[in-house]
Amino acid sequence: MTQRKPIRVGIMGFGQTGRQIYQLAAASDDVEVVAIADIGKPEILHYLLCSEGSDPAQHRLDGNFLANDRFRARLMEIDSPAEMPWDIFGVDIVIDSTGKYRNRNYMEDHLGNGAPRVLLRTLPTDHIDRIVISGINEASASVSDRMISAGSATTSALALLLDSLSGSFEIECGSMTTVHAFTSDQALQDYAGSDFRRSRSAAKNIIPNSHEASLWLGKVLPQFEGKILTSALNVPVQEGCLLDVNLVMKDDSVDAEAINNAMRAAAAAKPGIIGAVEDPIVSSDVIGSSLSLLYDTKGTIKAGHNTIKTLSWYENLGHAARLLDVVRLYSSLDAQKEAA
Ligand SMILES: NC(=O)c1ccc[n+]([C@@H]2O[C@H](COP(=O)([O-])OP(=O)(O)OC[C@H]3O[C@@H](n4cnc5c(N)ncnc54)[C@H](O)[C@@H]3O)[C@@H](O)[C@H]2O)c1
Repeated sequence: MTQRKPIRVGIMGFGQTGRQIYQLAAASDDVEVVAIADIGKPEILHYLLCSEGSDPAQHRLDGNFLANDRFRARLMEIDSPAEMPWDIFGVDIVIDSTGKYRNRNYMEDHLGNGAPRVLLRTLPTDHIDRIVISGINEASASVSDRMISAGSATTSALALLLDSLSGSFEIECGSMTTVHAFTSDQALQDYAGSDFRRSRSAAKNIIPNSHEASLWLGKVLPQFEGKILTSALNVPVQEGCLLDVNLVMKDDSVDAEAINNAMRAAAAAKPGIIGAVEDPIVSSDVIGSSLSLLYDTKGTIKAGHNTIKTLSWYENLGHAARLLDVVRLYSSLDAQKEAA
């Protein structure tokens, strides 16, 4: 049998997510990062990469290339998809993890510059070919998809929870609040931005924020279209997020233990994506987890006749791992097409 060629990935935006993708690719045997576009200087990007992870010595800066024992990635100081010559690097797919270029026009710029596909690290702002949440709707992916989103870490966690429970129970409606680590678009000190509350210091406030998951959930789980409210509280924690979901169940007889058992079964059915924890953990305990949803069985409570409150944990690393799952999914669709 012929050995499959490694998947050649380009990354735009070498921030937390971009670096996590790079580290996961370096530890893999099937994905190579061949080009990286970022507004940061190569020395600084290399320095940030080395400040994370257990083996900084494996990452070398060779001129404008970031190198490890498996691949070399050309670092390009470029700030716009329209400027990045992906065709030179022969990429199979580009992951846009800037968080800046979320609409079709920018995605078309990536495609126009030679990226056969572009995968957004976050939710889009307009309609694209597909939103793929690993563990839920991989089967909907088509080899013809060009503009794809892997949702967001929060959207994935919520969708996985709802999908797992809706297999056993009827859910009328619900609400989600993510108690979220601060993100790099927040200011450490009070600093005038485009949003009132997000102009306040991330380091010392609980900051209420809207969350877009409700706008896109129906694309992945149509039965929940318009049924789940979503919001966020950004808190002064650097990593580790908590998904607090309240669900109104159709059936009054559902109790906390039945919910816990359904989530334990989901964890057994989707290892590596969903987990269930019985210990009384806190947010720092989830740092380093590459799961997309770690269900907290101690957090399940029933209120009144039919309201169930749940808690689940997740962190950004799980989302970086799911982005690579989606990269592999499309590579396997290409391989099937070639073999046909
Ligand atoms: N990490 C999270 O928990 C989280 C959660 C929700 C949303 N997000 C959003 O997702 C996006 C990516 O997340 P992240 O944590 O990796 O962010 P990050 O800020 O760590 O990384 C973004 C990277 O993109 C680069 N960049 C910014 N503008 C660019 C441009 N015009 N051209 C090229 N590169 C550019 C930055 O230099 C940085 O390296 C951000 O917008 C973030 O707000 C992140």
